[in-house]
Amino acid sequence: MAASSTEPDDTLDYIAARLVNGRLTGRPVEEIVDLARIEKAVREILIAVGENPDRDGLQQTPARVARAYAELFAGLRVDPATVLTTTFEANHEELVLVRDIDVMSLCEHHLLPFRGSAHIGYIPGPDGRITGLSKLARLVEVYARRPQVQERLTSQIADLLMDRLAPRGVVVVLECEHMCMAMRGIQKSGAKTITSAVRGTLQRDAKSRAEAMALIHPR
Ligand SMILES: Nc1nc2c(ncn2[C@@H]2O[C@H](COP(=O)(O)OP(=O)(O)OP(=O)(O)O)[C@@H](O)[C@H]2O)c(=O)[nH]1
Ligand SMILES: [Zn+2]
Repeated sequence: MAASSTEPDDTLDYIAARLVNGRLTGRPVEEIVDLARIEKAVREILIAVGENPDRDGLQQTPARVARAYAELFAGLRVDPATVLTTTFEANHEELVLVRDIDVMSLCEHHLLPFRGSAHIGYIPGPDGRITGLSKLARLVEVYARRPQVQERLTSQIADLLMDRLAPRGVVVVLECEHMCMAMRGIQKSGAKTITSAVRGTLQRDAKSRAEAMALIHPR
């Protein structure tokens, strides 16, 4: 049953967060993006490329694309800091690394997908404060569900972790394939772009950085 709009948790951020987690069922996406405006624009695009938007298979397409964009760009409506509100004392002062987090985003130049993996590591601060492992993956989701460039996506994750968790250091590595390089333009499929953002002690200390990189890419 759909929840009533008077529920206290029925805020824009809450709805967007549920979208980001891929669990939205029967919730109003109208508030995430301007669905009607996207529909109108997609209809225009279909006409402009020489299609007939009124033919059978395409009639619902503008509305479908609008709903898809609500999911793909839901991250624009989520404050990433809300992802890292739960932290724990663990007295762990060494590297914590989550590898191979699935990343799917849209490049802001062509609005075509790029996809690959994120590897996120941090060394907790002197207080040994850690966060839930899933929160690192949630952070990727919030920033990836926006028009992006891979470099910014990488550094935004690193900077937010430094800011909210106050760790000794952070390393974020992303490896992605960009459809704008595969399906069009230069048409080189399989090319991987690797970006990294290294902060704090992991930036200053070559030995710890090498250790983290060896765990990200074990040989
Ligand atoms: N640095 C960076 N570039 C990206 C990313 N995603 C797409 N691009 C690039 O953005 C560039 C846009 O270049 P433009 O010359 O303005 O656009 P274009 O004529 O479509 O470029 P081509 O792809 O070379 O045909 C292209 O070189 C893309 O490969 C990204 O995440 N980071
Ligand atoms: Zn692109």
